Amino acid sequence: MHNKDQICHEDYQKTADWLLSHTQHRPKVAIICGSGLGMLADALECQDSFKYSDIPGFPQSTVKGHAGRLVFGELKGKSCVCMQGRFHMYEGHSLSKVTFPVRVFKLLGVDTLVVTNAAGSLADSYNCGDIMIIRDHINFPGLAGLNPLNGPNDDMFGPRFPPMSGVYDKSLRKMALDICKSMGVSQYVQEGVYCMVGGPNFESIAEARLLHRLGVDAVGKSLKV
Ligand SMILES: O=P(O)(O)O[C@@H]1C[C@H](O)[C@@H](CO)O1
Ligand code: HPA
Repeated sequence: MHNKDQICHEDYQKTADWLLSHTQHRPKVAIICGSGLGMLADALECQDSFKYSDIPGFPQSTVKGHAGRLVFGELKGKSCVCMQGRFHMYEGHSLSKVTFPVRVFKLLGVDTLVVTNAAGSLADSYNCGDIMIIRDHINFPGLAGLNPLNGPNDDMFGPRFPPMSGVYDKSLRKMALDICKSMGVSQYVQEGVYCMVGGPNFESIAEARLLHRLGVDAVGKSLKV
């Protein structure tokens, strides 16, 4: 059965094929630039960029400050693709729309995904402006059954029951920390547990206290995996 929100394999493939026919780049790395990191995409060299509204099948960004552009290019000589703006559940997108680009990236040949977003810190030891590398997450909507993987499983993208232990690759996290050390900015870098909530409202004081007691270090409205 197909409901109106269900996206089938051909839909992802159509978008991937369109992109592959409009750029020579063949990135292995995708970066989702959250609020404040959009300028990273501007720094790519040899750019091919596409407005989301010009890409067949792509959702549209409605958040202020999100350019709504997919940028292919080279960062330090490595081919990558950057989303300048992501999709959030609170914009009214179905979760399969929110995660649509990630599956398209997989079909482009991407095997490493870097996700970033603005979040609120709950950990006592964090300072405003710190960067947190995600070690693990609590997907609150997911725990309540709101999950982009609901519905028929597409085995091409992964198993029906994917494990969530180890989704934040240890070697990539170490690499990020090592680079921060070598840049002399490690005092601003933390590693912790991210919690995704639905929003769009910020958390009440009681909710923030609850999340803190559950071991959440940072909370935001951006879906990770
Ligand atoms: O995914 P981004 O970084 O754009 O998420 C922002 C930060 C909050 O979670 C929400 C509202 O500020 O969008
Ligand atoms: O969801 C959030 N909660 C608190 N602070 C935030 N800053 C960005 N997103 C959030």
